[in-house]
Amino acid sequence: MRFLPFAASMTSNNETVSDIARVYRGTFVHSTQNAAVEILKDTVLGVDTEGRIAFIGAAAEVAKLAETWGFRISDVRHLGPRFFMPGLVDTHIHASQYSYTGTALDLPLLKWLETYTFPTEVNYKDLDFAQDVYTKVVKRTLRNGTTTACYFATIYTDSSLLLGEIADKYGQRALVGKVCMDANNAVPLYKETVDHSTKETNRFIGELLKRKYALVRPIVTPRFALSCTPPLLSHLGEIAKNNDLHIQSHISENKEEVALVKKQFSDSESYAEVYHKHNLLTDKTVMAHGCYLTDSELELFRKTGTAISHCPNSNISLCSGMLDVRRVLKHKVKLGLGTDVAGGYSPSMLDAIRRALDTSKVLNIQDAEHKTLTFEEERTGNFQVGKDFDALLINPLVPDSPFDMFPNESTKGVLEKFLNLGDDRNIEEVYVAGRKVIPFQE
Ligand SMILES: Nc1nc2[nH]cnc2c(=O)[nH]1
Ligand SMILES: [Zn+2]
Repeated sequence: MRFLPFAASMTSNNETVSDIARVYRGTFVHSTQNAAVEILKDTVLGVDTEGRIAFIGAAAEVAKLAETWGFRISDVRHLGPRFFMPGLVDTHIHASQYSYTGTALDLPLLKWLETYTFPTEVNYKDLDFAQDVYTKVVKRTLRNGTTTACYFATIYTDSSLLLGEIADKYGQRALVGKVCMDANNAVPLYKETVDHSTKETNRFIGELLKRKYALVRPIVTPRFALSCTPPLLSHLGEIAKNNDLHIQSHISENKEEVALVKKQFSDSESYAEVYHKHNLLTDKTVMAHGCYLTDSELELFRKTGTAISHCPNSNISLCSGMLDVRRVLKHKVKLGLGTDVAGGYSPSMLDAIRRALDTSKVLNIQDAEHKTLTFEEERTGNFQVGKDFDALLINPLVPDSPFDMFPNESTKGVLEKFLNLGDDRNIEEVYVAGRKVIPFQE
């Protein structure tokens, strides 16, 4: 239930304004169009009962804001040494691989899939097994500040629906994908027929939408070109188009994979073209990795509005490759970060931020012309009026903090320490659409 200490109020022209549920006063750090990092000191922010940001303004204006919005100044919560930052978005994570995260990092992609991944994903026919792992991954990622996750589940519809139910229960914003694959020579037990995959995808989408979860939506999920025949890719492109849905998959992660796609889809000009042919590159598509995309493929991504999920931990852990973020940005292709658990061994987006910077530095070591990324360029969301309040309350002074503070630290310095050295101990509270989801409300 939402906390509602303040009554609805009337503006001077007698319009009713939204009910304000909470007002905070202190430091807010976010990204804007003009600045990747903007630090707002002594600021007040109000969240309405719908979980949206109702207002944000200078603390000097608090009396006026209180009058306009009908809250008591004594009810304003002071943040002290803490600061709010926007919630973190994991644009690519395999919930079903969480059970072996932190292990099995000794093989390259294709061998890794057949040795560890497919045999594990078979277990998700069992709903009890799924319940345990999916609960743990949702709780672990929320604790680490992931307010939105773009999940791969498995080929099994019922346990994929269970993942949606668990994300909803704990209040995480999520896109959930029932994985589709009708080709798998390595583990033939773990694949579907085209018909079954198409029917089950429709059932998954219909059932998930019927449940009307506030923050959980289906996403069409062909695993990758090597797991899907052209007829299946074609059906999935159509399903996404007819239902106006998001799409996710993998592309150009590893050299062996790229060579095999070239061989198996010899009538396509490129890997990207394989997906494009089946209407799978859209402005609602997220493709993971993309380490080996050519300039013309990146151009196709830009034209279609397709985004890349950069998963640096996985790229290094599976010795796949290194994405050149500068090149992607030069092509004006949308880019987000992902953990790619369990190819990536950390479920924390703070790790993804660190590995992205490490990768950029390795590229600079190899070629001094490569300009490294900086933490200031790691854009997150922002606290704009009307947006859902997805936020992390960071306390740099928790007693067991993994980093130390010294006199006269600048806020920017504290943010940098948190991003480079902080962890879930510093993330005291997590909000999704205004609801406090950490600490768990069980
Ligand atoms: N990293 C990664 N790449 C893939 N390509 C196809 N499936 C997978 C997967 O599960 N993980
Ligand atoms: Zn992946």
